[in-house]
Amino acid sequence: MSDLKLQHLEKIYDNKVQAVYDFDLDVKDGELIVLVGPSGCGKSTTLRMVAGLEDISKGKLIIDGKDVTRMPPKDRDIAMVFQNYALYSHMTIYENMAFSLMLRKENKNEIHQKVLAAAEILDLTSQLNKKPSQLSGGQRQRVAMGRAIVRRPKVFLFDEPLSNLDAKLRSATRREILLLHKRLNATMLYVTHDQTEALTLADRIVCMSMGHVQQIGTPLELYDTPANLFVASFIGLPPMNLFDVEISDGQAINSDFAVDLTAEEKERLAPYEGKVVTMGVRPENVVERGNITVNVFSNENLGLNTLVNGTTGKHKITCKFRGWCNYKAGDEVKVSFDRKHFFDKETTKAIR
Ligand SMILES: Nc1ncnc2c1ncn2[C@@H]1O[C@H](COP(=O)(O)OP(=O)(O)OP(=O)(O)O)[C@@H](O)[C@H]1O
Repeated sequence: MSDLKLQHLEKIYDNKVQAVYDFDLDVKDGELIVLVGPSGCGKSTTLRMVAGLEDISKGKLIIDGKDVTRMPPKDRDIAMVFQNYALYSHMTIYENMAFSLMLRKENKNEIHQKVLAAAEILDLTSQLNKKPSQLSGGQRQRVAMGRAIVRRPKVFLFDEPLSNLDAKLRSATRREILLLHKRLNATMLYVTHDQTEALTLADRIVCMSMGHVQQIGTPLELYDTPANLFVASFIGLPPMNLFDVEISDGQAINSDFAVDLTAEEKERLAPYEGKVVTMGVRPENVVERGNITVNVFSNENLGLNTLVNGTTGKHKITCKFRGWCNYKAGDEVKVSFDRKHFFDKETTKAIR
């Protein structure tokens, strides 16, 4: 267990592509940090810099108070779990898990104990004599985690470990990773492009776009108080509805509706009087009563909720209503918004 400091890390590849800008983060001992963002945002590059698989162009990496910026991967005391498992097909599960310890020439008896302990944690005890090809995708992913656990590293790194699993197995394995994290109390950095994984796993999320950190915070902070339009649109599913509105006399107005601002919103938006801002409303904050007319074009029952897609005049809107609804294309439903977010149109930053 240990703490990890990424101090102003930057990555400029040989072809002059700058993949990461000023990544600054203190990971606490035992914390699970999820780096999330769309493809190409620089999350894998950041993880690979921590692993030592990419050189760090600028900045410092500190593990347990020690500067490891220029240290080779093997000396960093870090274990990485990849999305393609990277298991040795000719070895048994036991051998796969024992391999790195054998390379380190550890005592055979100790290796045996460590492998058995990891197999127990991961429910792999009965699989130890099998080859990887005889295991399911989920079990192979657990072996990959087992290989990391036996090394008892200071930091665990996960690079999209669930992306090769089907949806059901993905959520089961996600729960296993959470349990594992609690059980080992290990410091973990986890990369994914999937916002659901980030929200459900992380102690804190780092949301990235185009090499820049957009926001660092707890899942609730990113969901409830997104720092800018990018985070607001990326976190939350279905994504937030966005409307251009003019702030005028205590209301947010566009060609299709006028919504009253709360006293707090009026005060916060006072500097924007007469100006156009972006208003964000999460589908779950659209409620089934009010004076805004939605013309329905689809109704999707999810069990606990219903997704209703439609238009308000020329604006598209997605609503997530509680319970089971039976709207049909062409129906009208009256709605209002019980929570709104506002963003500056120029800077895209949240108006706080
Ligand atoms: N070896 C490389 N040489 C040059 N450019 C690279 C290299 N690896 C990545 N890049 C570029 O750096 C940027 C960030 O890539 P990176 O793989 O870190 O993003 P990512 O968020 O992890 O995306 P993905 O989820 O698709 O892997 C991209 O523009 C990518 O094209």
